[in-house]
Amino acid sequence: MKQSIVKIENLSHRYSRDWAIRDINFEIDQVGILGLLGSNGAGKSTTMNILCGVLNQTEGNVYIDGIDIREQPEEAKKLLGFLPQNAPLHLELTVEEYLIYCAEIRNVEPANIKQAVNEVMEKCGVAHFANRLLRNLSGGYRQRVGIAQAIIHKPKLVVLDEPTNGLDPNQILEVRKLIKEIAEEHAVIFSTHILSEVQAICKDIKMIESGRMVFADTMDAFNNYIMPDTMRVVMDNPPPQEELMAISGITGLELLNDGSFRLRFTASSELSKQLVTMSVQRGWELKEIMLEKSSLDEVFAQLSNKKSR
Ligand SMILES: Nc1ncnc2c1ncn2[C@@H]1O[C@H](COP(=O)(O)OP(=O)(O)OP(=O)(O)O)[C@@H](O)[C@H]1O
Repeated sequence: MKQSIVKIENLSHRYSRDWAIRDINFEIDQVGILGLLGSNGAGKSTTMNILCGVLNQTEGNVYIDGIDIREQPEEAKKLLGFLPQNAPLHLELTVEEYLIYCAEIRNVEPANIKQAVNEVMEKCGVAHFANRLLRNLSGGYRQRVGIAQAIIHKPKLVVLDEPTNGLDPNQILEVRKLIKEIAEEHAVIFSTHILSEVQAICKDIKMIESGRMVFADTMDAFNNYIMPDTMRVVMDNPPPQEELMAISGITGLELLNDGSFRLRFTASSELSKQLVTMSVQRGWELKEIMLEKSSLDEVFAQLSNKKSR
């Protein structure tokens, strides 16, 4: 069996009196995206800063590809690239100058620096801005440069702390696409407080709340474990409620005041497609389908309830 790229054992940290994280354990595979989800202050940055050797843990162990980051920090750090929250970019440098500088501090062989910089600029879609000052880049492009510096030395593990924060919806889609491409060759840890971000791109999920791990499994398992999402449906000629309830995948139904229905459904069902087809076949005159996703607060409340039962 292949060794996991990250192994975290009983990790705990306190800055002063209170524990910021407590007894965190997980392992991750060599490629793919792991989502680290938690609300603000949950302990994500603390976990990632320790994982990347920026902060020394109070208790517990972190191994990067089998190397203990506290005992051999330099060796372990060669294997990882990190985009911290609010990454400190040197705004007075051009994209190319900045990436050359990053390659140098990452000990890329001098003879290979030019090629390494060109490769990451190409991969991250910033080659056409090679000579532009970082201060003159939009947020989305700065973030791409931040990701480029994180992979310049071809690390096995790439850690991205809230990489889509502050971006507009188009930039978010572009950065997500880039992260997916990077995850084909690297293990990626993607931290965010936005549930839909994790649902959009992650294979596995670890959810942290108040410093403790409250859920760890695949994204599919998570989607099945939490209360299924709901869908609001408007039809001009709706069928009797029993007919809707008989559709496989629908687990609950509520008639709303405006005459629309709220349907509760299992995460894996392709209900919207099915409803459109059935509406045409049976003359329900479907006018609107709107997905209603659970918020992070609701998910956390559901997880807490399930645990205390
Ligand atoms: N340098 C610090 N000194 C003291 N307490 C800190 C420090 N950094 C974080 N904390 C506290 O540790 C806890 C975890 O914070 P952390 O930044 O890890 O959470 P987070 O999930 O990354 O949140 P955010 O998304 O807001 O950054 C919080 O209660 C926070 O106030």
